[in-house]
Amino acid sequence: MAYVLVTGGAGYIGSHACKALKAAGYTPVTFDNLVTGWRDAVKFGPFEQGDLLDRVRLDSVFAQYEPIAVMHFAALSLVGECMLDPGLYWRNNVAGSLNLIEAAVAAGCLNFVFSSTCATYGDQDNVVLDEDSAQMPINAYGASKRAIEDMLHNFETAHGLRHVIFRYFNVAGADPDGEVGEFHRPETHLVPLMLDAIDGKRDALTIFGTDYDTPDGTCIRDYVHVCDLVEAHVLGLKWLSDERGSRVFNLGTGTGFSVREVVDQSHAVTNRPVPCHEGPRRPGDCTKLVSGSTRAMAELGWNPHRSTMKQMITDAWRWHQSGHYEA
Ligand SMILES: NC(=O)c1ccc[n+]([C@@H]2O[C@H](COP(=O)([O-])OP(=O)(O)OC[C@H]3O[C@@H](n4cnc5c(N)ncnc54)[C@H](O)[C@@H]3O)[C@@H](O)[C@H]2O)c1
Ligand SMILES: O=c1ccn([C@@H]2O[C@H](COP(=O)(O)OP(=O)(O)O[C@H]3O[C@H](CO)[C@@H](O)[C@H](O)[C@H]3O)[C@@H](O)[C@H]2O)c(=O)[nH]1
Repeated sequence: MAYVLVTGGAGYIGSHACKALKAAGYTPVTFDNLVTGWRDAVKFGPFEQGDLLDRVRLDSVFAQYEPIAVMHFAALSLVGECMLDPGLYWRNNVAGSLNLIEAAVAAGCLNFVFSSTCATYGDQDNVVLDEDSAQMPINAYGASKRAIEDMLHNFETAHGLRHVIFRYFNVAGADPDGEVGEFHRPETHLVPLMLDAIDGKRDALTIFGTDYDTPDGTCIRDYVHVCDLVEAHVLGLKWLSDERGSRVFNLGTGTGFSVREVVDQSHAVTNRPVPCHEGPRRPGDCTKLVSGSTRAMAELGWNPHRSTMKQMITDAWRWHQSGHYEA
């Protein structure tokens, strides 16, 4: 059996990745400490509860399954939290990843797929962001991800660790079958907060800033459907098994949506009013973050066909209305 060790497999993106891996013929082994993940989201393969900081536990899981690859989603990723407690992010994300990478190398598991973020590019408003853009993170979360990218390069040089790094833009949507979905506690992301406001589970959405230098004054982001995102990871595994070398890919569609456009589309999809009011800018938000790269499409053959705003909101709304979801 071809096992893939999926750290963070009980989380939002990792649980969707497990479903995609199973569909592609792999057996995903979730390694997760449930700090922000959910036991119920582990549905597609074995669950091994454990912490990245526990090297002994990692070694025993590598020995038990002998995975052919690692997909590393486990991380803390709240920008507000990392501003208050950067040490938490350096310890959990960077020290945790070092343990994982050393355990993988020790076990001879030399194929590694890593979740990075466009937050590593930092505050480069209105710049075309491709994989060669300078990485200038403005917070400990982005800095922790850049450090892990550097670590992967060093371990390739020393130990032959082949890796694919994916820098995600904004991830949204849910499994169209409703088996898994987005379930962050606390929730900070635009789409689920807006759907909560629409069905009365939370107060009105606050639009963070209406005086940006954009056509309607609100921030612009590049949204990618979680199912398209995890398909890229399956293609990344194939890329590594075909021995095409280590590579970095942006995962975004290249199309930007303003906050107001997302609100309008949500109204259209749900046919309900979106309770919202205008508030001040949120510290740390960039004006516009849109991928300027087609590398994943050209080289991996990635086709993000679900990543229309209408489809992402339709799938997220279905998940919101399912019995699984409680705000
Ligand atoms: N959601 C987004 O829009 C987005 C954008 C860019 C990058 N990312 C990255 O994608 C990855 C997954 O994000 P998500 O939205 O699914 O987050 P999530 O919080 O839903 O999932 C993260 C999972 O990692 C687990 N985890 C955290 N620290 C751990 C540790 N020390 N040991 C074991 N398990 C641990 C958590 O319990 C959780 O299940 C993260 O690395 C994140 O930085 C997400
Ligand atoms: O209540 C809200 C929440 C968000 N927004 C706006 O909506 C946009 C998207 O915000 P959010 O969903 O919080 O995502 P980002 O802050 O863009 O960050 C996400 O996308 C990054 C990559 O771009 C990842 O690194 C982060 O982990 C992930 O949270 C931004 O302009 C926010 O200002 C609001 O107006 N009101």
